[in-house]
Amino acid sequence: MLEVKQVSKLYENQRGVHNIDFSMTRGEIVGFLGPNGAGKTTTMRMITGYLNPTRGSIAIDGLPMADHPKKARQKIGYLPETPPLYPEMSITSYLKFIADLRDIPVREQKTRIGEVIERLGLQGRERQIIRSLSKGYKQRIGLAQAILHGPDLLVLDEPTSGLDPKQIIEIRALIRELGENHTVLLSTHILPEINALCNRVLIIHQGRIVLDGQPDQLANSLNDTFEVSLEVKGDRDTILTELRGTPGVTAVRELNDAPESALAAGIKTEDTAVEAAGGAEDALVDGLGSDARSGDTEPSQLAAADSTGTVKVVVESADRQDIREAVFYRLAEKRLPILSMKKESLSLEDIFLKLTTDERLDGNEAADGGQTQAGETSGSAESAADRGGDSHA
Ligand SMILES: Nc1ncnc2c1ncn2[C@@H]1O[C@H](COP(=O)(O)OP(=O)(O)OP(=O)(O)O)[C@@H](O)[C@H]1O
Repeated sequence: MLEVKQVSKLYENQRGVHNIDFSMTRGEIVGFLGPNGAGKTTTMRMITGYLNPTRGSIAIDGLPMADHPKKARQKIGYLPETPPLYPEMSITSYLKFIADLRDIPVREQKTRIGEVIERLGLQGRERQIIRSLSKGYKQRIGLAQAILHGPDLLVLDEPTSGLDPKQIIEIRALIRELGENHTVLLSTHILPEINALCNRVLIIHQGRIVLDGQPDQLANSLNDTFEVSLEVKGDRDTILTELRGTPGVTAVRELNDAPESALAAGIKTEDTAVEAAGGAEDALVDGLGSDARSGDTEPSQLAAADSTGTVKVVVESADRQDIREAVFYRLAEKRLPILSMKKESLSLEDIFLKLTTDERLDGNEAADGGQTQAGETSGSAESAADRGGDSHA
């Protein structure tokens, strides 16, 4: 459906994106995730034909965008970050205007506009002036103009940005519905959006794709260790000694009951996940940026077994070796009952922070011609695009 091959965009002397390479098959809903200035909008504007790549090629359904921009764009519906609306128009007159722009035959326009209005829940407001509508409704009109010509691929740039929580839920539900018969690429920097909508995620950082995979499989690709959290009943020292002596175990960390400690150790257990909201991000950044996951916890940080005689620990192995059975038999042999055992994995938040706070990338960029740091020139973005005259619009 979409082939993006080795695409780079250089803005004057500054890199927008570098060697972006991915494809999408029909029916996928792909989340394009990245911090501000990572290159999401640049990539989407190239895919939709509004910006020419400096290098590389883009094809929609086998049609190269560079050779057949008009035909290729017929297959794409685009909702830019700011929907291209005319506030003085009514919904119907605006959609009629878009239908003309999209060369939809006049005899089909009424039916198509009616279908789209119904699909996006705009019935009863057809004659309302766009200016008088809420942001959520404006976003629906933005989606309506994107699907009016019946495209296969929808490209949505931060479709829920600036909406209130109720509107976010409504727009997500609409996107989910549209995903039933469209292929969708949507950019966001909101992590829950990926879990709520997408079956695949691309993470972009400093103009490069740093990860591509299914949200629930990403943890494995980033983490060589296998971690299991346990609650075991019995004498603390004996438990720790037995676990350290279990074949395959490379580290044992005792968990403090306080949520901050678990987070600082980079681990989110079921117990701590809910309470982790306040200050959790900072703790996660600290935890992921340090050696906290390597199992180097100081003895002084360790908590004693609680008053009921149970110990909570995280046990690690290398090379993703599954140590659950070995741990089970070892503790059973020593008559140390396991009250709970859970395989830990990195959350999408962990993965995102790990990838987008990776110092090594900055070094690569510097060696590779020096990319300007994200956000530094965002104020000049539009004017530079205009000056560059790249747009096919
Ligand atoms: N027209 C432009 N001229 C010069 N530099 C630009 C232009 N557009 C974007 N950039 C730069 O290219 C890089 C990628 O920007 P882009 O807008 O694509 O990122 P983004 O991931 O969409 O960010 P955001 O989430 O803030 O919208 C940034 O460093 C930005 O400053």
